[in-house]
Amino acid sequence: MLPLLTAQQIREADAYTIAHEPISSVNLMERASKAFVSWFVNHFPDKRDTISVYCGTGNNGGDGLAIARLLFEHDYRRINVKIARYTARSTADFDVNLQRLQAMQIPLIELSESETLPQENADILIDALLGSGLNKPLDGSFRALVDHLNSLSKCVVAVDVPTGFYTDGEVELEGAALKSNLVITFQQAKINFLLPESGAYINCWEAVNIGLDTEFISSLQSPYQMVEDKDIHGILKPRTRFSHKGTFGHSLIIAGQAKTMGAALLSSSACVYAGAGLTTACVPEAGLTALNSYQAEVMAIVRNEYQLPDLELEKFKAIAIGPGLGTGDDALALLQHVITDYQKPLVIDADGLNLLAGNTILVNQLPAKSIITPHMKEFDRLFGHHTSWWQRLQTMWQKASELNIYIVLKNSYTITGTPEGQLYFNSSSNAAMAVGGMGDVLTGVITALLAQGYSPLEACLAGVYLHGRAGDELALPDKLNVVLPGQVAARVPATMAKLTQK
Ligand SMILES: NC(=O)C1=CN([C@@H]2O[C@H](COP(=O)(O)OP(=O)(O)OC[C@H]3O[C@@H](n4cnc5c(N)ncnc54)[C@H](O)[C@@H]3O)[C@@H](O)[C@H]2O)[C@@H](O)CC1
Ligand SMILES: Nc1ncnc2c1ncn2[C@@H]1O[C@H](COP(=O)(O)OP(=O)(O)O)[C@@H](O)[C@H]1O
Ligand SMILES: [K+]
Repeated sequence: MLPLLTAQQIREADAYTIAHEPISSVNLMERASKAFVSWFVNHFPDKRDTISVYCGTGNNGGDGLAIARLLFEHDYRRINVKIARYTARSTADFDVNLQRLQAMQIPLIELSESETLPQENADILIDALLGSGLNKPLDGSFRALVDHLNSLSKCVVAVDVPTGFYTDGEVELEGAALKSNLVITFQQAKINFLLPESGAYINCWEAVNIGLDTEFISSLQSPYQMVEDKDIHGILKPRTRFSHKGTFGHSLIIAGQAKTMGAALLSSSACVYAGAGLTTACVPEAGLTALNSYQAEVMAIVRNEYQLPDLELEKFKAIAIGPGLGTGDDALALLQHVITDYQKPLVIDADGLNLLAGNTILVNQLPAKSIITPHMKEFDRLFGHHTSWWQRLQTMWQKASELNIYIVLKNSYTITGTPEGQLYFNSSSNAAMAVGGMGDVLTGVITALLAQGYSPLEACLAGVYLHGRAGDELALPDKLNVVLPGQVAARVPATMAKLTQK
């Protein structure tokens, strides 16, 4: 797991590393700048590009000055520096780097508050105006400069953080920030890079290691963690030689209506592919032929709207309810039945969540450690309207603990909130997966993992990662625009194989 830090904690980690490695702060700045430059030269190898480095007078600006010097030494000779001298204050490391830069043949101009902004002819702008030290929304000269640079639509590469962008806490919707094509960020992703509001300012980001003290970072016990490939390697176990279908559990998927049978097919099929020993789907009569022809391995319990089916709940190792189920009285009666009578954690998705919305009594009865898998709209229907993703994180943190459940909030970086107060960000998946039915597949995968005896937390983390990674393996090599949920389900066994090999 990679702990994700707030700006304040990053400052603490910087200070701790400086004191205990030990390393001087100006040398840490040099190391950070070298890490930036190593990445930059690999991705912008054309040394004929003209580059303007915009620097503030804090440490982000200090990085910018060091980066300009290092790029010049790497033979990027068409480089110039513009210092936004909008305050009389500057940091000591900025001053040292300014002196070092002045010894070189790099054109440098200083912009003052009153001056009109200079013409900009460069191909690439490096943004080192403000970084993680942002402490108020941009206004005055910084705002004017950022608005001006945004209007040029140049290729912008931000140092650590785009100027004006908050790394944690609420992102100001009205606020301005310098839109970047790429952010080369120090040590680790900043929390807000992983929330959808960052999409307006950050096209992509890359974290470069600057050697901050990792033991100290772990000791901060951040509730925000990024799940990595190796974590899932640690969770998923290979199948043993004498295992049989009974070893891998029997799961039940309660889903589908005549017009939304696809959801039942996708979730139960994904459950089979993700390794449940047996899978039964509880579907309406109208869906039986479709089920039998789509996935021969799935058994059926047929239900009708007028009476509860005899589900024999206790015989199932894992149960999911909701995909395509509808929100009629019959669906509500089924949901009430499983919530009241099943003693183990349930997986609840889609219409299961829509039925829970507004039904506080039922929500409070959810079996301990159940897993709910809302997308943003389902989340808001359940827990109230939110105006930002940061607010959703806080609600998730509170509700997961209050209800003693796992909340899997689906998105580009799907977040799993736990009753113990952790928020885990997933690192796999891609935009080709943004297509209806993809969430149904995730439900099937998580249910299969529960059936195989993984704990609810393991099922959430491994299920979400596996699902996203299968989508990545299908889409990324050929840069596919779309992958279909059924293809992702069918890919899961191959992805699982990779993640279980040592
Ligand atoms: N030793 C360290 O602490 C290291 C810091 N590094 C760099 O240092 C950056 C942080 O540097 P600083 O803490 O000096 O802060 P910044 O350089 O981000 O900002 C400079 C100063 O601008 C002022 N400011 C904040 N918001 C403003 C606004 N809206 N309008 C006008 N002024 C504003 C603040 O007083 C702030 O201290 C990181 O993003 C990173 O680039 C790296 O060099 C790695 C090592
Ligand atoms: N832009 C994206 N990047 C990465 N993953 C995505 C993206 N869009 C959607 N997904 C994934 O696809 C799934 C969509 O789930 P959901 O919205 O419930 O779909 P449905 O209800 O149609 O089945 C989630 O697992 C989500 O993480
Ligand atoms: K910056």
